[in-house]
Amino acid sequence: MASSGFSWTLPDHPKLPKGKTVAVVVLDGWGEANADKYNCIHVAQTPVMDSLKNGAPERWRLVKAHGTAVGLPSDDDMGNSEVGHNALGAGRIYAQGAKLVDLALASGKIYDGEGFNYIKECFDKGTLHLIGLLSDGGVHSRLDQVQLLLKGASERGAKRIRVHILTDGRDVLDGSSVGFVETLENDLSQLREKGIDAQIASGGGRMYVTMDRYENDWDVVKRGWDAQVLGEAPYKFKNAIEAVKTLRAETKTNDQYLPPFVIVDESGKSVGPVVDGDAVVTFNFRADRMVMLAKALEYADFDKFDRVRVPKIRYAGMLQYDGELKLPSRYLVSPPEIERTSGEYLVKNGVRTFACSETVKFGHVTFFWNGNRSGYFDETKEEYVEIPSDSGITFNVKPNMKALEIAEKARDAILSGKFDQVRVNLPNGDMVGHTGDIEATVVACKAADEAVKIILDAIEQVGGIYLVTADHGNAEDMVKRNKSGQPLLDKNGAIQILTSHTLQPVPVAIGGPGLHPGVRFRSDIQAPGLANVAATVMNFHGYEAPADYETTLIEVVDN
Ligand SMILES: O=C(O)[C@@H](CO)OP(=O)(O)O
Ligand SMILES: [Mn+2]
Ligand SMILES: [Mn+2]
Repeated sequence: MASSGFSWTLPDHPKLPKGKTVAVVVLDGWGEANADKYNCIHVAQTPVMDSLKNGAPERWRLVKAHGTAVGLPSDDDMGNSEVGHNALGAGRIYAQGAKLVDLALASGKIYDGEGFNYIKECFDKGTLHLIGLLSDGGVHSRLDQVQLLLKGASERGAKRIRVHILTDGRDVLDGSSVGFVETLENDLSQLREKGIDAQIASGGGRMYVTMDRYENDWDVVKRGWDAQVLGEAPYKFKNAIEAVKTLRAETKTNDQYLPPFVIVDESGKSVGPVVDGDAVVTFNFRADRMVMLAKALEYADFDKFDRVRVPKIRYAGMLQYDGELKLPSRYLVSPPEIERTSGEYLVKNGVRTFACSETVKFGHVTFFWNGNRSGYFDETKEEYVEIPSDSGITFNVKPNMKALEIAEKARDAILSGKFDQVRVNLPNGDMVGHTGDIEATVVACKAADEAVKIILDAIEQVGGIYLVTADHGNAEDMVKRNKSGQPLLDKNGAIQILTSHTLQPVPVAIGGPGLHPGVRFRSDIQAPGLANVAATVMNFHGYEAPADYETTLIEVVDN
């Protein structure tokens, strides 16, 4: 910060000492909900997390993890990892990508910016390609934003538009892809009536095509590249509605895993490969699952897969996805400027930090935690360990994932005495919850609970402090419900499995032998959320949080 008088030095906490080892455990997708058979956390044996609950109200409480409490447009928006970890790490609530794009579209500012003017240069002679997740989930993208962008771009000169869709089924119900494609087709046909050559050109399921993250499996991105850029895919259809319906029925895959397809014309030729002189926009606002494609589209030097043909294009992201890498260099909307995160403050005050997860969540406790910034603040004081995730499987097949390995790494880091903060993300509840497999999710919750035990035992041994929390709900509710909370049935009388996150609050549990006996949760904070955690953790390290941070959850009473 340039303002005069700014200092990275944190004030000492008046009562809490420095030098304690603090474990910060984030259970991904672990919310609090009524106990019934669709609450996998309740069904699973989770003795450790259950015992922490006994600390309520002084050492266990709930905080908000969705909606405006984490910077999303409304309280109807479920939480997600990006906004959750941003809030946990930054200690403040930032208007997040979803909201910033809404504002830019509503004001029309999106069309005045550098990014739009850059791609607009291609409208005369080239094609505008839009690539992204097609749903109203609001986690990575939103269909209504795509609709507005299509309208806005066509009004501003785009004459030929191709949309490359990724079907969802993870943030929305499985099978809902058909309806989203119908809505989009309807808009495109209206554009065609106005003389604009607008079509869907390719597609595929988000988890199988394009939207990998943290470089877990480049084949996913390659499958997308082949369909979107080269116009090649194992399946060819005349239209996208038929494509999605047929592939769901015939390949027995769900929306998340649809194989890649291209739309072809009468002569069997793909209708929309990306060629020299075209413009490309990736319309997801969320970063993690667009970074890999952004690299493939933007980098001249690229060796992750054979791109075969690298068209000379003008590319812009909906947002800039990585502030440190400045990737992509052109974007339509500026991302939230998340600065002065707790990680940076603590490192600058000498707190040695260890962070660990497996690949699929590794960036959550590093990149998202640090305000969408990759890399270390100070290599001499930080160590980030990534445990390779299994790739090419759905995680209901191996619901234990790498929970044990993550916990053992954390345990070793705690016992080594080399670190003051040991931070992990345990992915199980979330990653397995997204598969919609209830039995496997129960196993996943148990595995996460066992991992927590290993970490808390290590904290016990070194006389440290723990804070266990979650980034949003998922595994605690696996069924779509009506307004009064009853499971919704489809026309065949079957329950509708909920693969998405939820609106539920998440627990925060604190304790450990190093925690001052007078520490307890305050009862005077109105509806605290994840952003209140950062100041709390700073307190455990013996510091007070900066004045503009959301307030700490704790107080220290003299006993
Ligand atoms: O898998 C993901 O990309 C999202 C859901 O869309 O989950 P999370 O926010 O937990 O990473
Ligand atoms: Mn998450
Ligand atoms: Mn998730």
